[in-house]
Amino acid sequence: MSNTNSQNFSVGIIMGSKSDLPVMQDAADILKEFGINYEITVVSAHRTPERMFNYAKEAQGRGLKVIIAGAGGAAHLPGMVASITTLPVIGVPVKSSNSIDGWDSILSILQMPNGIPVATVALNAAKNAGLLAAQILATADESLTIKMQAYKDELRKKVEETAAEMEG
Ligand SMILES: Nc1c(C(=O)O)ncn1[C@@H]1O[C@H](COP(=O)(O)O)[C@@H](O)[C@H]1O
Repeated sequence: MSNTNSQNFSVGIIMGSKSDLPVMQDAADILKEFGINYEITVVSAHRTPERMFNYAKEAQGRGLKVIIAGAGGAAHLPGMVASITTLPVIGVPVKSSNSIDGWDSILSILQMPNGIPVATVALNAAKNAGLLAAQILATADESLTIKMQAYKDELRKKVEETAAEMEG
């Protein structure tokens, strides 16, 4: 996992454990596809509370614009990070090995109290978290908006081609 401080990153991808990486890698991959700089590392509210606090406190000052936080089980990481920073936090519920079918993680991330929102994506949907982060960045970046439109056009074309094939 890379976490170089010498470079300027727009998106911070964090996860509660390295065991979440197979899921969270999808966020990194889609950001890479859009040419967006990201950092990726492990931060746990439960196991490394001070590291979590420092990460959230320093994120904006280090130039991050969006944080993607994934965790499984009692997934307090996204909400706790959101409580400390004013950056938008996108939460990825991860279906970890001992989870209650992922519902524990989904509800922990989704059911935030008023005032501290976490933009929660579907279970294991780190790719969508990456896309949402890209869309947030695109609001202030015209070239990224153009890339985002091209991505959507491509999705639409694929469905239209499939529909045409099915219809004969
Ligand atoms: N939910 C959290 C937090 C947290 O929210 O701070 N820290 C670790 N975890 C989660 O515990 C699960 C099992 O972790 P291990 O595989 O390391 O035992 C992972 O899905 C992780 O995100």
